[in-house]
Amino acid sequence: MKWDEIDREVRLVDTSLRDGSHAMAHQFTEKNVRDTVRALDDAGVSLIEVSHGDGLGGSTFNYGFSLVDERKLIEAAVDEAHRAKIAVLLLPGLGTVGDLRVAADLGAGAVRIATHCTEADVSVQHFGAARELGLETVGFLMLSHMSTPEALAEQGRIMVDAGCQCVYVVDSAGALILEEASDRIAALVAEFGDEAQVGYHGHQNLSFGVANSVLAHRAGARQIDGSLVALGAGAGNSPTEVLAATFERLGIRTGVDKDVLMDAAENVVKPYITRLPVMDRSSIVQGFAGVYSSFLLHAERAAERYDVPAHEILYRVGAAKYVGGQEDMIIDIALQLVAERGQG
Ligand SMILES: CC[C@H](O)CC(=O)C(=O)O
Ligand SMILES: [Mn+2]
Repeated sequence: MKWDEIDREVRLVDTSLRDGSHAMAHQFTEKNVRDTVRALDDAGVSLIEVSHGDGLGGSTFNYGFSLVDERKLIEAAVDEAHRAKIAVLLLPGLGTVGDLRVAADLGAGAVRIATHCTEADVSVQHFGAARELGLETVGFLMLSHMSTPEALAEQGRIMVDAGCQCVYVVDSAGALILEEASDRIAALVAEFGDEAQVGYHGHQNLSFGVANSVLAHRAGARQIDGSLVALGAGAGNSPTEVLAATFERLGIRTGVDKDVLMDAAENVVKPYITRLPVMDRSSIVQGFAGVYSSFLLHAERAAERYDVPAHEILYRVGAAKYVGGQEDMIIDIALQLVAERGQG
């Protein structure tokens, strides 16, 4: 039976090997990838995302260099996955159509194209190219808390018209609380009808990842992201193993085996995690102030280098409403804090 024909009411998508790249400071080894993909594949997860945390081409000075070239990691993931499809992430401008072609040649079967929630138009040519390459297409509207449900639906429409098959409400900051998430999902579902699916990607900064995912499903989301052991940016993503157990308790079919996932979390992923995602002061501030989760390690490094508190940096990043790509402004804010201390 093909995965697309599986009897399920919601599809769990695992992003441990992409969003988790932020938490691992992009230091995944080929063995980490092979072991994790094998375990997720055994558990019945049908879509597994593998890329640098910031997507194809993300290994740079600004975002952080990967230990292993992501092309090698994608190739290894494709080799291990017997049933699952491997997805890659692409941020237009950082990743290119050329990168997408390379990923497709390596065997990736899906691409998730991510833009800031008000900038969907920059994804149009990438969706077109992806469909020509025969890839499954997903759109990510990042930092969705910064937009209204209606405005998000308009942006999602741009993606769908360009060839996107599922648009995600991406709570990059872990800032959405309950109906704030499900109202956004409902607006997209109403806009697309049967034309495209809607997905939800949560972060745990305020601890709402799983609860929001349940409400998202009730509002019509049919794809939900998670990471094993929550391995992801900020306080991490909704843990895939908890999503599987929760949906099973609610009698909602996912087609995945929660016990195999729990085993993978305990025995495959937890042993290699260098820094467990936690709801500590900095990540809670990210959720509260609406800060991109992947800024956490950048803020911690700036805090150490300039001897200023990371959470103070993050409060200011939130107030300034910085978005993905503005990582360098974290240094600027740390320097402002140092200057203000000098004046005090
Ligand atoms: C840099 C891409 C980003 O990490 C995508 C994502 O997972 C999010 O915005 O939460
Ligand atoms: Mn994320």
